[in-house]
Amino acid sequence: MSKNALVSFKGNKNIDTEILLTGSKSECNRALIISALSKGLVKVENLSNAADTVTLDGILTSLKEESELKSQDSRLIDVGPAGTAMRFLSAYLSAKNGNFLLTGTERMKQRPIGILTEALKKIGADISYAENEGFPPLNISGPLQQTASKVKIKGDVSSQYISALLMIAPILSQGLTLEIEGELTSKPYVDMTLDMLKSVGIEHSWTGNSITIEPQAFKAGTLIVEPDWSAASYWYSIAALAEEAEISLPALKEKSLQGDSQIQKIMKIFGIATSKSQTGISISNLGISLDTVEILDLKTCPDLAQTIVVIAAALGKNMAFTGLETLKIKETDRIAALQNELAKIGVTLNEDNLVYTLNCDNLHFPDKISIATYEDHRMAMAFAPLALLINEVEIEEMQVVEKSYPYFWEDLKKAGFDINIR
Ligand SMILES: O=C(O)C1=C[C@@H](OP(=O)(O)O)[C@@H](O)[C@H](O)C1
Ligand SMILES: C=C(OP(=O)(O)O)C(=O)O
Repeated sequence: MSKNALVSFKGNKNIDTEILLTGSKSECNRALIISALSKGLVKVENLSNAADTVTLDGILTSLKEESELKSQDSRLIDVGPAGTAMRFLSAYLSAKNGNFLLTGTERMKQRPIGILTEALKKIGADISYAENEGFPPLNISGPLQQTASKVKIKGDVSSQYISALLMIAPILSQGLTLEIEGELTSKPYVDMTLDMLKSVGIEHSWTGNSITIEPQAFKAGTLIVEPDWSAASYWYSIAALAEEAEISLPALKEKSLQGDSQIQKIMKIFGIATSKSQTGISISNLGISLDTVEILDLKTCPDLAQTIVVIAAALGKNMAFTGLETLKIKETDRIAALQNELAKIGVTLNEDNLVYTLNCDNLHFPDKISIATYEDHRMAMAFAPLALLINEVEIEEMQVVEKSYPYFWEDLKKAGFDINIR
């Protein structure tokens, strides 16, 4: 049975807290695949408790155990709502010995994967669609016999397809060259993949739009996962909507593999300063804007979009955003979800020629509000901080946060929010 969280904040809106964030699910899910490809030579430390990571870890562990049993039957693998697990496993299982049916939630079956599947087929994978052309579930029979080492791939739909291919590249007999067509979306995630591979001995070259990885052996080592900057973004939001805020986020690094660390710069627009502390970073609300931007491009950090759009709306800033094209194919159509829920505080988000503009002229805060979350963790976490401005914010299906930040509600309580469960 799903439950709703009734979120409120009594008394002065002053936040003074320290929050230890869980590990980045993006780093974890790469580390797990790399460790499996290295056959255990590469170890992983500080694994996240994000459901997407727990799921992938469980799948890889059971595959390791089963390979010892040498099962020939098709093995059903269910990634649930985890996009990275679906994309990374499509490539990983293609290279592995065995027959697999790779599936996920109903929403996962609507998230496109054809670009990755076709690239895998081109290099020799035996992979087909079990239901609808271009979408999960997938039938995969490995190991692939490599037929090509160069493949063209569209870069503007999801960077996860590219990361998935780059991670298996070193174990392919001929290596791999990816020629990226169109503008590369979510580029920092490709950089993260290449940086993590490099730290365990895998070299690459990236010239123009071509990335090449030759066949190479993994070096023994340990990948230590950093706390999650996407999760940190909700604390920036809380700081921005509070009257006063001093929030300490230990172990977080200013310079990070995670592109979402750019929240540090973006939040200057809303008066939030970031400083390095002895243990990590510290954020505070200075009450005055430190930067002005009228159009913000979020192509390199799509997971920050909901957080930033909701903050701007709540602060009544008629800002515009670009780079939001991929939001429609994530956990839900995040544009439609934002439009529906922002309407509840009188704000519209309108698109014209791929520019999305907020109109906050009718912004108002009702006494109570109920936010639908559309099976999307980021809808819950982006809207919950509105409890600093609205007497009671009901977040429907509160368990959605598990996907990336399972202790979100406990952390809100620690910071002084009241959370009642209905
Ligand atoms: O590679 C990754 O870990 C991710 C890449 C991004 O997806 P797209 O490349 O599809 O934008 C991001 O939205 C997702 O949450 C995690
Ligand atoms: C888009 C996301 O995840 P994924 O694509 O891995 O499901 C996300 O965490 O916001």
